[in-house]
Amino acid sequence: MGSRLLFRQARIGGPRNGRSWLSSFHHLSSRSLHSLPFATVNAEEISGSRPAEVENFVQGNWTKSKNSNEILDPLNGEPFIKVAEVDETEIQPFVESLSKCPKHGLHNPFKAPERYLLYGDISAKAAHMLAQPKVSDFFTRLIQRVAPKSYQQAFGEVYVTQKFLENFSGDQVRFLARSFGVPGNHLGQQSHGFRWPYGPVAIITPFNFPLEIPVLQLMGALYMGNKPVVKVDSKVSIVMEQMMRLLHHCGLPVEDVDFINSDGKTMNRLLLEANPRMTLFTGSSRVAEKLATDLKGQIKLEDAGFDWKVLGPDVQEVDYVAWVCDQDAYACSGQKCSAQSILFMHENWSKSSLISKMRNLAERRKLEDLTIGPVLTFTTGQMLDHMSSLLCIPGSKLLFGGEPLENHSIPHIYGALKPTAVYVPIDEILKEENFELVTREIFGPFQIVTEYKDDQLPKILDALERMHAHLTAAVVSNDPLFLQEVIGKTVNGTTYAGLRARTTGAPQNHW
Ligand SMILES: NC(=O)c1ccc[n+]([C@@H]2O[C@H](COP(=O)([O-])OP(=O)(O)OC[C@H]3O[C@@H](n4cnc5c(N)ncnc54)[C@H](O)[C@@H]3O)[C@@H](O)[C@H]2O)c1
Repeated sequence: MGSRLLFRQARIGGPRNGRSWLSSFHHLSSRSLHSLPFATVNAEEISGSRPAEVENFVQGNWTKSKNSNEILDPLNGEPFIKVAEVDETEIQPFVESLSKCPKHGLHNPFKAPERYLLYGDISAKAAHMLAQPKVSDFFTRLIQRVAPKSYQQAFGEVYVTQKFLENFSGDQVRFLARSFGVPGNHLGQQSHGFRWPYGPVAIITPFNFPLEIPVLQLMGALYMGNKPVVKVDSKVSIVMEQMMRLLHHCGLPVEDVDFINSDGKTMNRLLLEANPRMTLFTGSSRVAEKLATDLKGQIKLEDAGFDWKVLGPDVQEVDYVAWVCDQDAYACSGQKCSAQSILFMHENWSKSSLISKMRNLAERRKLEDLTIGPVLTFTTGQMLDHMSSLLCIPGSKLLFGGEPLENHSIPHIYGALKPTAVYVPIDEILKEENFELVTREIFGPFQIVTEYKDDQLPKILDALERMHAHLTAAVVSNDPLFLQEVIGKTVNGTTYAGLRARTTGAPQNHW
């Protein structure tokens, strides 16, 4: 009810009567600062004895389901969150809700254009709220509870999300829908291009960035007039569930978004029945490839990354480069799609103190502050088995790590491994029988390290050509000829170049 009311206020008071809207905005936000009226959980208090519940949102209402999935606290194994997961017999309300949205969307440049301004207002208010220390701390801690990472890493997600919303405040949503016009051949003829929505759409997101990925993707879809159904991995969906409540509080019309919790199979079924005109999927390549076939190409994919870093011949700032390598490979326990998976170092670097500095930095990571923590999609055994297979390759050796974390109560379904680096000789990596094994993405604190000499650069380029999960990469050098050679002969989603190059830490301006 509160959200509906606020939406009406926003509409009535909106652009024409900005002052009254603003005063109700300040009234509500100052109230929210003390008690977080949108929130239904307290991040610190969720526990086995006081489990939190996560609901679904469809056709304007919060709903439960027949079954719930009990999520284990990744730090102690207690069942601490009950997620109301919809099964295949319960998807009909979601199918109906999506089908209510026409192909031309909820708004477009010719229909309900005032909604561009409405979304500018919603973004302004949500950005304002997320900037409040109490609210940002709430989301940071909630992220830490379900996807354990350091406070700084979790806060980074909240900060980027807040900046994104700030960027799309005021008139910026309407400018996003800017059209173009081109003069034609004769009098009266012109062509115009317009940003058009898809209409009914789906957004599916993984566990590792519980706030940033779904919010940025959701808001982008809404700005342009789409009606999304959002599904976040159940292990972490509590974060987005609370964010949905915040957005409703900030005036998000309740009919505009549905929020579903389910397993992958049920979601797959929903997509086939509801037939959204576009699905945005972020997650593993395995699921991405299945959905691309099932949905006959009506899908955009953000999938796995086997992310590489090449250190050029010019050795400089070893401390800094070691620190960036440590952050790239092991921040968030290596569970970023952009995490450094393989490091190719010129022999000049192996003569430096780089590896010993990387080892020292890795050894500083500890469970107490979550600078290393549970791995949610690989068990300890799976990661150790992978390491053993790599160590069977002639000439390979363990550089550091390679042991389970100690003194913890992380449940067995999750992984707990010390930050690990395995050296494999470049000639062995290139062998047909080893290549696939060495270039497998391990979504945890795990990297491969190798070395090359000047005349072996073509072999590195060959290895980079043969990989297939091209997401991020870094070429660490200040030698313009070296940079040109590597960048010009590789493909990536994002390539960072220069001495400060890194694979992770995508700055806000990427979006
Ligand atoms: N490219 C990027 O921007 C990016 C960002 C983050 C993570 N990732 C990748 O995500 C992976 C890790 O995430 P994950 O293990 O949670 O991935 P995942 O593919 O197992 O799950 C992703 C989401 O898809 C859902 N899902 C699973 N099967 C489905 C199906 N058949 N139909 C519809 N939905 C289904 C899951 O419930 C989850 O919400 C890594 O490979 C990582 O590189 C990529």
